[in-house]
Amino acid sequence: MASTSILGSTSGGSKIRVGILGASGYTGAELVRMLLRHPNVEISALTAERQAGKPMAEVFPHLGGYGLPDLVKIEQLKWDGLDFIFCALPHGTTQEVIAGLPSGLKVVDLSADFRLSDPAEYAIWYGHEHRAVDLQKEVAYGLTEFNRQGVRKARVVANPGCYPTCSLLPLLPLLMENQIEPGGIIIDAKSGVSGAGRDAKQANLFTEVSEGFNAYGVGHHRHMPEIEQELRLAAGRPVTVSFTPHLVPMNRGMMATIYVRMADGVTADDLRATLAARYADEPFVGVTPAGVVPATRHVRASNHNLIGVVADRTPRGAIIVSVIDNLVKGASGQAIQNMNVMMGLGETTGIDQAPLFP
Ligand SMILES: NC(=O)C1=CN([C@@H]2O[C@H](COP(=O)(O)OP(=O)(O)OC[C@H]3O[C@@H](n4cnc5c(N)ncnc54)[C@H](OP(=O)(O)O)[C@@H]3O)[C@@H](O)[C@H]2O)C=CC1
Ligand SMILES: CC(=O)N[C@@H](CCC(=O)OP(=O)(O)O)C(=O)O
Repeated sequence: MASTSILGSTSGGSKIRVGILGASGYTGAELVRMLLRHPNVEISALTAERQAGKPMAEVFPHLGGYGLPDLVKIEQLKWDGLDFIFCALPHGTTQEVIAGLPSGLKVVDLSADFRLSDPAEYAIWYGHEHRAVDLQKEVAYGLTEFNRQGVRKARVVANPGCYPTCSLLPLLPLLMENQIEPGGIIIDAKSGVSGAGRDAKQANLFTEVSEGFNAYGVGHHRHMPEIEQELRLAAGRPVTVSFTPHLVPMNRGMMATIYVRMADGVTADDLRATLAARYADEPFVGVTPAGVVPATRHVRASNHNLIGVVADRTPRGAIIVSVIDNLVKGASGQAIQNMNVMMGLGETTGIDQAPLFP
């Protein structure tokens, strides 16, 4: 059915009819914001749990006036009216929902439910047995730049976590080219508070977050095994990382400061050259010139990852600084990038906006 919006008339036509599960959350809202500009997509259904029954304009006033469907419960959806699903639900709730979808529907899952390929490892880090083990076997890990073929063929894609995206994009090419040692990698990461979702939690209150800076999940954050899983595949041997996330009093943005040991005879300039060559044809990953260190404001509201490399004073040491917007390349932007690949569209369609600066 056609509807009128700020962007004009939207009609079914040959557009991909998209449903967003969890549209009352931060990544769901970011999906809506970005998909409103996507020429091949019609936003056909939006779900919520506690906010179900409300219009989007009430839950997110900035998204009012676009003729969006009201928020409904997942159980109210009519699946045959949809071609593609973005699942932006909390991890743990997602696996059964996706396992219950009609078998023809393609899905990008933004949660952590299908990222770890080994269900035993999932159970260790997420505290319960995986509830869709058979489906897990056919899911592709959606770090697009490293798994285009897998994503293209997959029905279900597990979108990587924000910290893994920010860490893996700089590390994978360097490990694959044997330019850094697989041992002793330290990832010191920081996230804006939107990374924790919109749900009300004491730890995310203004009074708890503002005018301060804290580490969390120290020594046991669940993104560690996800990062190690992908590094192990690249290195062809086990890789153990030291990973510490921090919460920074800003809304969006993520930085990983990564300390590596270079292989014999390799310099920081070599690392930069390797990354620049690997990403020369990639629209969303850039390497800053020598002497320029990227900041979160250089990628804000964009699907870009920027990487800087600096020589360290320690023997064979180098420091890599990687930045993304946690809600975009770390979640909704990368999810749309994966949808574009899965649906045979141009990979940058609808997500090629330059960063918002300042
Ligand atoms: N925020 C980020 O930067 C990133 C998040 N992710 C992952 O993406 C997913 C969504 O994150 P985010 O948007 O931040 O989370 P939010 O907490 O902001 O939103 C969660 C959404 O899921 C809905 N929901 C909650 N419980 C249920 C349930 N039992 N059944 C159905 N729907 C439910 C909520 O509805 P309602 O509010 O109406 O109850 C809401 O729409 C999570 O798995 C998260 O880990 C991944 C990368 C980055
Ligand atoms: C600031 C903050 O709390 N961040 C979240 C990561 C969000 C995310 O991307 O992770 P998942 O998709 O794996 O849930 C955390 O540390 O758990």
